[in-house]
Amino acid sequence: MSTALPGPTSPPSGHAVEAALRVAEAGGPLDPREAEALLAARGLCDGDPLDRLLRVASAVRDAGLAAAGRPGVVTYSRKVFVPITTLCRDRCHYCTFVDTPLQLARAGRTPFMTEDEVLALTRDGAALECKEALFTLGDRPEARWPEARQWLEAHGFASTLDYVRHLAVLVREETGMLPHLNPGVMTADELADLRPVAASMGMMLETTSRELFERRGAVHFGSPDKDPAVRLQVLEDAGVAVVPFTTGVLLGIGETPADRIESLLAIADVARRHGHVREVIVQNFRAKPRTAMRGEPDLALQEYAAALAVARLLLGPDLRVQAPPNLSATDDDGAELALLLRAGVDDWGGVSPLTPDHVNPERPWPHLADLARWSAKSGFELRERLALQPEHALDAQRWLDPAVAPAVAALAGPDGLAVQGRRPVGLAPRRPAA
Ligand SMILES: O=c1nc2n(C[C@H](O)[C@H](O)[C@H](O)CO)c3cc(O)ccc3cc-2c(=O)[nH]1
Ligand SMILES: C[C@H]1O[C@@H](n2cnc3c(N)ncnc32)[C@H](O)[C@@H]1O
Ligand code: MET
Ligand code: SF4
Repeated sequence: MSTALPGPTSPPSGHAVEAALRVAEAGGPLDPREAEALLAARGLCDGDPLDRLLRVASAVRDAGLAAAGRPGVVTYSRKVFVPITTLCRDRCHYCTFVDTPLQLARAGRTPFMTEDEVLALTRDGAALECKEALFTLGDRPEARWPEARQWLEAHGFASTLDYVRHLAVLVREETGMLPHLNPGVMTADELADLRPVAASMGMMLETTSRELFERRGAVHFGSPDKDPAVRLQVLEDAGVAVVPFTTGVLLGIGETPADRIESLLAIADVARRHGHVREVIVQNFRAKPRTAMRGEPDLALQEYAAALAVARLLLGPDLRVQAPPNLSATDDDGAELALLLRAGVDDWGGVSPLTPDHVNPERPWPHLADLARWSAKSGFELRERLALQPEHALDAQRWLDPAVAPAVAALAGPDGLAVQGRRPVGLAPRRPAA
């Protein structure tokens, strides 16, 4: 028989999209099938399915910002990117961040940034009013590379995370900047050890797809830290440890629409139970740079907008949905960013006036003046936030260790956002006792 029934990979029918849109427009909760149908919404003309979806997503976002006391505000964090090591035990196929010890040696680089390098970089950042030090690095390189083990041992550190801890203390004490730690998988013990030295931490869930981890040749095959069960456990442990936490999904790495929904629902669930996740990154991976296009945004962009809008609906009004502004085209005077705002985005994440995005080095940051202007064109005021969301900053008793709370308080305004223009300062040098 040749009558093919719609399989799990068939695109949803126009009817399914329409039915799901009606549920969304009525403010009803979406079941996973309906959410998946909405991922296929397309068309940006008035009344087209995607246009209708974006309207609902905008309304949910607007209600959340109003409830948070900052209607019409889109935030960013002024940061310095500190790539402590590009050695990693994993082999994610999309990653251009990693190096091998041989590549490092040929480039005359050490396996880890030295204390002096980290301090020079963060001092420059502090002088430019950057308030976040983003520590992003390869996962547990000592488990794979003798060069990493030897360097750590020679410098007196038990592990990469032990060195991260040391550097986070140094940076906070010397510059007053707030560490955000993004070192990959952490155990419950490691989370507890690192909590007193960080304003916040993060780790992208990426995807819940087991297939992408287990199938030979798939993007996460051979990357033990990308086992979805392990990553879900980190999100859970971070909640139990009361750590302000950033996570998110990476789109376009071979996951199915159903995987996208499952991943977003897993994040929504852990965030609801613990309250530690208040910002969710929806990051678009595109293997090939899009051909430059004027006018009508192309389908890949519409697919991304639909995913952002569905993320907004599944995560609800109280979480910030973050899209990195450097991963969209900005040659068209911010038209793509305007579309992301229509899709329910309310946070641009970290933006640096000093360092490149080492994960996406070919994508420069927009100038902050441009980002502010483009946001304003969509009716949004761009405001600087700290490395953690205002709700966490304002409830320091619960969310911050006493060792790091004063550094946050020194940079936060009464609304929990950053005091714009304030320069972080380190601790005064200790005076000898009289
Ligand atoms: O510049 C970047 N910042 C990244 N950030 C940092 C982000 O830009 C902000 O610093 C945080 O949102 C601060 O709250 C991440 C943070 C995480 O916790 C998890 C993943 C990322 C990913 C990136 C990234 O690819 N590039
Ligand atoms: C720091 C985070 O950046 C994301 N990441 C890693 N490589 C890429 C890439 N080429 N493009 C976009 N995002 C990427 C992953 O989600 C990782 O967890
Ligand atoms: C450069 S990737 C970001 C940190 C970590 N290696 C991870 O993949 O989660
Ligand atoms: S774990 Fe992070 S650094 Fe390592 S290969 Fe994967 S994305 Fe790159």
